[in-house]
Amino acid sequence: SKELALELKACKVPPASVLRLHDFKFDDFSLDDDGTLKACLRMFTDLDLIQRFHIDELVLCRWLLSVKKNYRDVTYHNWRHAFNVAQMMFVILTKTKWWKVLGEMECVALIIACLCHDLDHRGTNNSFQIRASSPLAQLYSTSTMEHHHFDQSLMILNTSGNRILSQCTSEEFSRIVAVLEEAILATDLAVYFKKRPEFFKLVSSGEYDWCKEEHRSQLRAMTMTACDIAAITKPWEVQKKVAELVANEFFEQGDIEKEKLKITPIDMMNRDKRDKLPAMQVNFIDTICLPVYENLAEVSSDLQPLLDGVKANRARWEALAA
Ligand SMILES: CCCCn1ccc(=O)c2c(N)nc(-c3ccccc3)cc21
Ligand SMILES: [Zn+2]
Repeated sequence: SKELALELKACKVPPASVLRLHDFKFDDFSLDDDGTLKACLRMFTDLDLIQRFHIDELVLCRWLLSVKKNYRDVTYHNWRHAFNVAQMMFVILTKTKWWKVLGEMECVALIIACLCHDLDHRGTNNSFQIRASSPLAQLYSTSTMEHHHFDQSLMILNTSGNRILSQCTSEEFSRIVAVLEEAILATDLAVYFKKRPEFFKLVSSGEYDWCKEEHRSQLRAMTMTACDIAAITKPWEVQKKVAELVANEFFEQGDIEKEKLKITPIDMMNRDKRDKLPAMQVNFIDTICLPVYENLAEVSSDLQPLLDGVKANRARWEALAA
């Protein structure tokens, strides 16, 4: 894929406005594979990351192709999901102007984290790894997949021809990798559940302080979750398609559990219970989604469109659940 990288480097990259990259309602399915790669170049350029970190264009193209190649052809947790998560991070960082407050190293770490956060996903979740005693579960007993995604991210960043951070000082590299690890591990919903009460308390009490590293770290983690599940905020036609992809990947895991592990999958992963999907979506929205978007919209009213989007989808799922 040497010539692929040269081709990507030589191509004309459309402006963000043409690619609709500043749109909260960006259509997850609007770009083909080539378009997603060009969109990544556009996001790195417009966030000024190429200049600030002296990233070599050809190395960036090789790195993007390597990241994309290390996603598997699974139903939901594929390259397109990672790209869509990165696009939402791009919108959030620019709309709220948090790119100014979070810091340049944090921004490049967050974009890399979004693109890499599900690397080499097999379409099965952490509890499946444990129950199947998979090699990954032998390696990491908690946040099994997320540790693997981080491990894969580092491997690619350290692969010759793909070292996009090679011009950083060792202090900068260490800081970026530390933020990268935290951000990828934050996408484990179990970690989100554990950490969110503290963040919500900061927000409700008004004690949230931009200047405290601990508070910024919590905001980065919550923002990763918000981007990871951002499909729930999208216009109904997009949301419905993503929900089907997620449900089908869950059902594929349930099929393996029934056939190979000889266990009855939970309803969420049992295709015999697919009629419960609308009700499960409402529950997913109430327990996982609304809290994070309510709190982020509290921190920055620029994120209100995300909260409005989730509420609109909740109404659609509730109507279907009735
Ligand atoms: C692996 C975690 C995926 C989280 N996720 C991210 C974005 C989404 O849009 C959605 C969605 N629409 N539905 C679900 C879902 C499907 C079946 C049962 C319960 C929840 C999950 C989801
Ligand atoms: Zn994800």
